[in-house]
Amino acid sequence: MKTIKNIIIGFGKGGKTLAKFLAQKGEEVLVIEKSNKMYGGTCINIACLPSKRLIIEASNGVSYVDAVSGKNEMTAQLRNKNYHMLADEKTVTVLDGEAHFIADHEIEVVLTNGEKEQFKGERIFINTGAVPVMLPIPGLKESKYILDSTQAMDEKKMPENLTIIGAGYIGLEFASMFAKYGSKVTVLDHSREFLSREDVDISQLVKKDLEDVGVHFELGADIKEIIDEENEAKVRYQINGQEKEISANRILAATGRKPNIENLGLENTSIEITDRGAVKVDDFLRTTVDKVWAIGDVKGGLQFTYISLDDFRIIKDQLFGTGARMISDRKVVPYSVFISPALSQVGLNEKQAHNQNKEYKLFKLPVAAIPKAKVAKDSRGLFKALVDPETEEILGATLYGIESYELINMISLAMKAHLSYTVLRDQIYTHPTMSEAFNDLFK
Ligand SMILES: Cc1cc2nc3c(=O)[nH]c(=O)nc-3n(C[C@H](O)[C@H](O)[C@H](O)COP(=O)(O)OP(=O)(O)OC[C@H]3O[C@@H](n4cnc5c(N)ncnc54)[C@H](O)[C@@H]3O)c2cc1C
Ligand SMILES: NC(=O)c1ccc[n+]([C@@H]2O[C@H](COP(=O)([O-])OP(=O)(O)OC[C@H]3O[C@@H](n4cnc5c(N)ncnc54)[C@H](O)[C@@H]3O)[C@@H](O)[C@H]2O)c1
Repeated sequence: MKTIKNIIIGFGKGGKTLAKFLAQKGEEVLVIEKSNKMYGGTCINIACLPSKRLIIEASNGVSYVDAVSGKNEMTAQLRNKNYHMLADEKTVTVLDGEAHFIADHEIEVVLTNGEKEQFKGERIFINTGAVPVMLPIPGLKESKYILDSTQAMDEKKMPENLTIIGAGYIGLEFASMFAKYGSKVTVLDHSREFLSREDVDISQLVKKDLEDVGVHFELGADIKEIIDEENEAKVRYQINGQEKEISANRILAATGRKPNIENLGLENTSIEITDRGAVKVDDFLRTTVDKVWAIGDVKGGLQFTYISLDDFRIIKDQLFGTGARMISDRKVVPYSVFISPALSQVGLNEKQAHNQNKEYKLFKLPVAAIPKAKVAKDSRGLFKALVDPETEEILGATLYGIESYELINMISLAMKAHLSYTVLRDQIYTHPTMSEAFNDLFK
């Protein structure tokens, strides 16, 4: 059995960045990827980038079919670039096959041609991502009308009548997008409260804006059954004890993604898993086996590409730096939901501040008051920020409005640098831009 210095299982964000870095240090790396359609990982092939391309094209008035074809060209280019980024390195081998552990530091790879190869890894990094949760609703798995997010971005025809199960990130982004392409969209969620983490003024605005573009919500829905018929499926559900039914020619299952540990052979090792089915890691991403780490979605917790990238920074610091960097350093992690307009958040909102009995000064600005929003002909939304009355530091912000996915990073930086909110208030910004809204938001 050949011994390799570094084995990375899965071509994910953190893993590929680590592979490149190790190669630049002259180290031997074996990257194993089970699908030649996934070089570069989930984000560039089937998630962030293709979905955002389709979202932007919907706003540009491009048809769904043309947008899918342009998206496929983009992902093919990115895949090729990602493959060569690693495969062209002298010390890196990219192996096409599915890896599983046969012992703590030994893995077997089932190659695409069915042959098997075994390797011993001095260091092993698990970066196998996450897979969609398919709920045990009778008829769901069997239904020929069911799509996951990957399939929903590859349909040959725009779904005329789309039912989405789940009003989370994927559910809302796809609802907003498909409504723009012209689909009739209904979203079912078992939670009674829409966007329950957000402040009510924000969640109500978001819901109304989605309803205004034709998205229909059924909240508090207990889905009982999916029944396939000749040209459509019937989704049977209950709300407040009342039986309901909806027909759809496509159903998108968007009820979360779970760490991808299936078929990884962890039972052949001392690598432990958490109650929630993730690879168990400590604050330094170390699994319960020495010199085996887990990176990205497979380790549980927040599922974002930028978290997987930050996981790389933790590993890099351990291998070549001080070793001080850890997960618990991440105090300020922003997120954006790419609906139209975008919803972005960082730190505390009012709801969370109340729950923590935290005192705060509230700043609010309707997006309609921002000149750039008028210029861009989209004045929907509301900006909110919470400030610590004693330290003047920003405790958090919720920005619902166009370009908020850019603005939130500025707030995040100010929080991380412990700046007073007055710095953002008194900054000279270019005009007309959305960022100049901070002059007024923090007044
Ligand atoms: C539709 C959608 C939209 C999203 N949008 C965003 C967004 O806008 N912004 C954002 O930050 N995040 C977004 N996410 C989340 C983001 O895509 C993930 O958090 C991120 O891609 C996880 O990366 P990773 O490093 O964990 O691994 P991944 O990129 O998931 O890579 C795992 C790789 O491992 C391979 N693999 C799995 N098992 C094996 C095995 N046994 N052997 C060999 N190879 C294996 C897989 O084929 C895959 O290529 C989105 C997700 C989805 C589904
Ligand atoms: N913009 C982004 O950063 C972005 C975009 C898309 C996805 N993602 C990542 O992908 C992950 C997965 O996204 P997701 O939308 O699948 O998960 P999610 O956790 O965001 O949302 C799942 C939704 O499904 C609902 N649900 C669960 N069980 C249900 C049931 N039995 N019946 C009806 N509804 C039910 C939940 O109430 C929730 O609203 C996210 O956690 C996110 O980290 C990020």
